[in-house]
Amino acid sequence: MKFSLEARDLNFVRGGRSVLKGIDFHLRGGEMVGLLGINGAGKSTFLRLLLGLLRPSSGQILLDGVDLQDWRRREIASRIAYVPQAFDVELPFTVREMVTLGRAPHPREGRFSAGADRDAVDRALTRLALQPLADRPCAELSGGERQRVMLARALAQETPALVLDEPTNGLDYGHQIRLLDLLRRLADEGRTILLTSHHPEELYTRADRVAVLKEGDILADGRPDAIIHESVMSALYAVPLAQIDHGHHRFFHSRETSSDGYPDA
Ligand SMILES: Nc1ncnc2c1ncn2[C@@H]1O[C@H](COP(=O)(O)OP(=O)(O)OP(=O)(O)O)[C@@H](O)[C@H]1O
Repeated sequence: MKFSLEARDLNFVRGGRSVLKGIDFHLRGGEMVGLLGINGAGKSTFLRLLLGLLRPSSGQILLDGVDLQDWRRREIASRIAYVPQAFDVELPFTVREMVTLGRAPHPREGRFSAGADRDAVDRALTRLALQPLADRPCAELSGGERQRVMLARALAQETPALVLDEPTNGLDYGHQIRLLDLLRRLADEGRTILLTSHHPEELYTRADRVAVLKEGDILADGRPDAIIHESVMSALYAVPLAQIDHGHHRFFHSRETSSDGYPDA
């Protein structure tokens, strides 16, 4: 699916502090890109800028080659689905109704839940194993179940691109693996995926590219085996890490065994 999202010399200042400094980044159609960075690095801010939910202080964002500011909100939503970090607003909807909201950007005749909308919602519910919960009120779901509902809503949007902020957060281990494999499959089918993560290992086997956000800029951007490497990860997280390669996987462990890793008080 044709898609392109590009940041050019992107700067963002908040509360007098420069959060993002001159970012150049290009997300191309059909690739799955992981974004790593420590807490507070600016990952969520960067995603919100890419979605047009925040305005850059300077610089440009181009969606399919056209400045994002020239796109209407609904048009952006028909190109990019967004799954924000932890969504805990108490909305009085059932799971099916919540997922159906993903159809909102699509022009239709008549009301929600007609034909194509209903099929898209059913497909999304099935892909996230939510059919058994379809008629339950969202307010009564666990944190991980809600996260899956938000993912299903984004899938039902049937956009060429998905932008996800720590999508595996709060999911049990089985759902983490199923979700990441699903994202990989979607990329193989031609969708474009950008996700933030605090788990380099989960990106190593699945992402086509990994970018590292540090001190407001993209510190590194490249193939997973070059970026998810003990030298880059030790510098990024400021802990001495050793890597273990096993089959197609790569794992990390701390080189220090006796310290809790925080400076002494
Ligand atoms: N509403 C706000 N007002 C002022 N500063 C903010 C606001 N939200 C975030 N920040 C600051 O902007 C910086 C970037 O925050 P952001 O949430 O983008 O980081 P992040 O990389 O997504 O972090 P995490 O991994 O913890 O989710 C942080 O220093 C944060 O304190």
